[in-house]
Amino acid sequence: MATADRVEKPSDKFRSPQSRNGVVQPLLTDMYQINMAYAYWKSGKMADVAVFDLFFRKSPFGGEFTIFAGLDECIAFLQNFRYTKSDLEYLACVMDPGVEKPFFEYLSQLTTTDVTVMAIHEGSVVFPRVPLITLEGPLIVIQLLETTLLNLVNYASLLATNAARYRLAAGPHKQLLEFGLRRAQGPDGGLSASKYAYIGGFDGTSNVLAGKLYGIPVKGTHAHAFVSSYSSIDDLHNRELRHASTGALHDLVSISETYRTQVCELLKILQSEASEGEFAAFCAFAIAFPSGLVALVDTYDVFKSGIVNFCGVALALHQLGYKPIGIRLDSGDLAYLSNTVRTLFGQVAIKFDLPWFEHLTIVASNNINEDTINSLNEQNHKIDSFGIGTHLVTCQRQPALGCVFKLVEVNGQAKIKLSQDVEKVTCPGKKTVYRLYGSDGRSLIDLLQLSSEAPLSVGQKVLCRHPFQESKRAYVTPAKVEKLLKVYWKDGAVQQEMPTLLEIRDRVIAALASLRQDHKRNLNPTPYKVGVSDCLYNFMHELWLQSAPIGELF
Ligand SMILES: Nc1ncnc2c1ncn2[C@@H]1O[C@H](COP(=O)(O)OP(=O)(O)OP(=O)(O)O)[C@@H](O)[C@H]1O
Ligand SMILES: O=P(O)(O)OC[C@H]1O[C@H](OP(=O)(O)OP(=O)(O)O)[C@H](O)[C@@H]1O
Ligand SMILES: O=C(O)c1cccnc1
Ligand SMILES: [Mg+2]
Repeated sequence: MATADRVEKPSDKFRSPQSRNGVVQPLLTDMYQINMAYAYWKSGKMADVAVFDLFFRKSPFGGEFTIFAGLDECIAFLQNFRYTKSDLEYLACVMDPGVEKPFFEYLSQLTTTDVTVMAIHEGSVVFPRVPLITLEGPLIVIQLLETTLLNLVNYASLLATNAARYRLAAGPHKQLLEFGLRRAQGPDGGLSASKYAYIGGFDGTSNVLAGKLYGIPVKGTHAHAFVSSYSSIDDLHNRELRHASTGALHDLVSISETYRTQVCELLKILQSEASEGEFAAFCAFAIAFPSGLVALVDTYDVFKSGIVNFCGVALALHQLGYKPIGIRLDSGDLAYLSNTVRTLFGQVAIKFDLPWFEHLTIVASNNINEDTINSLNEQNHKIDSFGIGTHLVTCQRQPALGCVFKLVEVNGQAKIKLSQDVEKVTCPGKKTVYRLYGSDGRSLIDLLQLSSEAPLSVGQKVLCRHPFQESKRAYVTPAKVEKLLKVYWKDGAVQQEMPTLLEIRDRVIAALASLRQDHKRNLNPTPYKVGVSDCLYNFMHELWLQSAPIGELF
């Protein structure tokens, strides 16, 4: 009996990619891709087979590393790639009236079944000129994918890299919260920012929809409006809270007032200077969230009001069997304020014999960027958690990553794109990418070679050359050889287990931990080496000469 119908399809074996973005569809592209598709079709190039590389030329933010992100969405896009009837009707309206009807018939049949995608794992540390994704298959189809794939990778990788830099600056133990939705580039920018900030090493987001769609931990404190909306304790229509274990009702406000008086005496602060409205607001929040109090203490005066009000309510919560979380600072000198607050918490801890009080969480926000964190580190701040919005999601220091999508081969014939700018000359042909490791386990260099070359192996000495500078070359005898490009999509099916966001996030953490410190440092980091094999070097330069006509001087 024939067994063909029992052959297990790869798509049955692996978890599907997790696109949740309805905007990602075949028409999310540049018009010129469709125009080119028509011209290819008119000239009979339907059977042409091409290879394209997607790569960037320079790491962002003045750094020497990039986190590759967005692959999951790319694979989901390929999986769902199909023009709908209404897409084709729309194209027929906007394209030149001379475009022949059978072209739209042809488009209606297009899928990515014949496209093979090789890619580096999402969450890897990657470097300039290395293909992150290579696509092989029908020229027309791959051309039609260009813009969408670039859109899916560029911001994702930029944001994940930005987030990873904030993580490196803050250190592994600080909590990093993404607060950027209100400042993000539109709704979709906001969602993507939350997703890729998490991948890059943030712990949570304030963005509720991102939490729902992607399973990212959602966190939130309260705003100045909440604090200033209360004028006095009379605004509280409920003053009671049940004891966490006995369930008995207690007047939280009175207990908090008693403690606040003691705290004022201890810290030598006039109780009359503390805001009654702020006190009422903290009581209200504590009654609503007795185990989740993070009080925003800078609406009035941090020390004369915010801290004493918070300490009063926090001690009352403790008496009723709960543990407050801490405070948030959103203005002023965050190093000075966090240090002073920590000292005051220490005094309260001693006075009330509650050692944990000294270690309550101090959250800081307010226009924080990577430089601010580095500067705060130098000032020995006492912040436990950073809430970061604007500069993270808008990628203040560099608003775009320049990933490009270049044709490197058609029908087995290598293609090169020349440029006056040597760095922009493309690396022709279908290639294999290796990461070569030294005996200390650290990666030494990424090496591109032609796919037709013999595979590299451990212990085999290999000449690695700079792609453009003839004199720059080195022999490497790798202790470990890693092939970076894996088959992700082939024969219309996903070929790898697609990782969860958490797994991608773990990959980023591990990849950065193993990257040499000098490549990661903030000021003048050492460039990571990306080389080409001797064979690829010679091939590329011969093709370059063949493609560049010799000029004549008159
Ligand atoms: N100790 C510090 N070292 C370096 N930068 C800091 C320090 N403390 C705060 N910052 C940063 O300095 C900037 C202060 O900005 P700004 O002057 O607008 O704040 P502010 O006046 O304190 O707050 P607001 O205007 O919201 O009341 C912020 O970007 C903040 O992150
Ligand atoms: O500063 P970011 O990194 O963007 O972080 C998010 C900011 O958003 C909130 O207030 P908002 O800025 O809306 O008002 P405020 O500056 O008046 O507090 C919050 O208090 C932070 O300051
Ligand atoms: O939860 C917060 O404190 C928060 C959320 C978004 C923006 N700013 C602050
Ligand atoms: Mg602000």
